[in-house]
Amino acid sequence: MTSTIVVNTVSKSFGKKVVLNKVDLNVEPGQICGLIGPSGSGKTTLVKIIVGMDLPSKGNVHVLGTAVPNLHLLQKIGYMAQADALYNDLTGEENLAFFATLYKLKKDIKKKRIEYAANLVNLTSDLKKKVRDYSGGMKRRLSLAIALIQDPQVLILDEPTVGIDPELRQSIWAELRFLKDKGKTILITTHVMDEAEKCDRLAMVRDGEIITSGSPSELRTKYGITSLEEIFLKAGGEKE
Ligand SMILES: Nc1ncnc2c1ncn2[C@@H]1O[C@H](COP(=O)(O)OP(=O)(O)OP(=O)(O)O)[C@@H](O)[C@H]1O
Repeated sequence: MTSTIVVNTVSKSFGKKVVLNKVDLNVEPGQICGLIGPSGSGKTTLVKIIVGMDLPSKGNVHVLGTAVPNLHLLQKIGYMAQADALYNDLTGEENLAFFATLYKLKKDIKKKRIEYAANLVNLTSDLKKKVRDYSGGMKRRLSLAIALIQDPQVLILDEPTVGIDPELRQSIWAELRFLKDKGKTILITTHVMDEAEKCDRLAMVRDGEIITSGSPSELRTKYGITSLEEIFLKAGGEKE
């Protein structure tokens, strides 16, 4: 089986600062993989390199068997960045339509995908409002809807549920599991341990390195601890 995402000994430095150090990561088709780690550990940098928005200093990345960066791949990857990249002067619906057009969706499919994505993030009744009048959480939700608009095979979501209330967070996770069951591959970054619990596989990141990885239950067996937070601390301690 070919992995959907293959990160091969990727290192990244900004000037003298080493932000990623020889990172290897494979994400299999139909898997939800969580990148978990504290602020500044390198998660966003890794995700940007996987999407092709940034280049590694060393190493390489393949997504769906294609070397990154590649323009055609972008059609197959839904990416939700940490900072919202939205058009404030357009309505939510116009933002969704803009991205649907970029992905060259046909008119009838475009309409259906806008309805689906807006409904998923509970923005249907706010679609006619200008984004400048959206709250922070609404902007996050719209960004998530945009990441899903072209029905991509791979979803890469950088802290998608920050600022989203618990109820909607639950329904977003239910949908991510549904998408996974349909064979989509999902890479998600999070600080939140109860979200880590919902991933099939976790890669714990600290100081630019993956300190341990495995399914939540594999990690529990390996470290003999129930709490993922404590496993993180123990794995980090063993590294030193
Ligand atoms: N363009 C850049 N130039 C210089 N340093 C950078 C740049 N981008 C990121 N860094 C540094 O790289 C380190 C890792 O940042 P990154 O955003 O990848 O962490 P993160 O784990 O995603 O954190 P958070 O959870 O807060 O988003 C940080 O120390 C950050 O300051």
